[in-house]
Amino acid sequence: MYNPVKTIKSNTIGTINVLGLAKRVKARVLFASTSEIYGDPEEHPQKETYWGHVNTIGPRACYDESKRVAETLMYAYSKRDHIDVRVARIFNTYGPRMHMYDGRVVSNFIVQTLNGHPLTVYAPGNQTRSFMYVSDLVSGLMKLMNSNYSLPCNLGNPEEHTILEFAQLVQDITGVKGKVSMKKSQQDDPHKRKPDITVAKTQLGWEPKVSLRDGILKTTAYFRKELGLVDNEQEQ
Ligand SMILES: O=c1ccn([C@@H]2O[C@H](COP(=O)(O)OP(=O)(O)O[C@H]3OC[C@@H](O)[C@H](O)[C@H]3O)[C@@H](O)[C@H]2O)c(=O)[nH]1
Repeated sequence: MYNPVKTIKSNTIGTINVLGLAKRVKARVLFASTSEIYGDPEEHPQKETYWGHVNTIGPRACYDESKRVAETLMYAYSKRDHIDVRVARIFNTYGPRMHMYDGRVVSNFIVQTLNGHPLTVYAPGNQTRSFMYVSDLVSGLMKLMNSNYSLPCNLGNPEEHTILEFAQLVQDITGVKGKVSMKKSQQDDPHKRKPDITVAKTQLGWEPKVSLRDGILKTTAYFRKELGLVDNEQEQ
């Protein structure tokens, strides 16, 4: 995390400010929570009823714990001040307009591939993630906001891949063959992650529609443009 204290302040003080405003204007509040609240999960796939497994003093704690307390704030205000709340637990999401250098695996692998650089895989490489395309997330958030469901709801794509598989997939989809450079493992990196989306399916009638292949193709096209790898003729 670039600035752990600012991360904690935004998630806690920011949430308190929004809830205070919502109380005054009687607004419904949507909180963008995260799969990170499950930490390095011991239950797989993760259901909303799972309480999580987070190291309170590790390098990810500023994010995980402040998102957890923000969820607590949502339900405390809801109970005390009758604020109407919605809590989406968002799993790894990607798509056009994500920041090229935000350090996440999807942007890193695509940009590294397009630049002809080795793909940096953090050891061991068999850790898993489940990637959701941004338009699926948007439709899920809209359905949640328009529903009567006020408990936490997972939004994610249950298609799960190891990071090494994902590196291969990016190369297959982009048609650019690169090398993998194995880097040291990251402390407290969750070993596996996959959402159980039964609640979203039954309560919202929602499930993801965009395949990983189509999503990565669209995201790659975006990054090609951003990197100036598309000439004007191709663009038209
Ligand atoms: O260059 C890289 C980047 C990442 N990785 C690995 O790829 C996996 C995914 O890493 P990312 O940084 O993209 O995403 P993470 O799953 O760690 O966290 C993410 O998930 C939930 C959201 O709420 C967070 O905002 C987001 O950062 C990790 O195992 C990481 O170690 C690499 O192997 N190489």
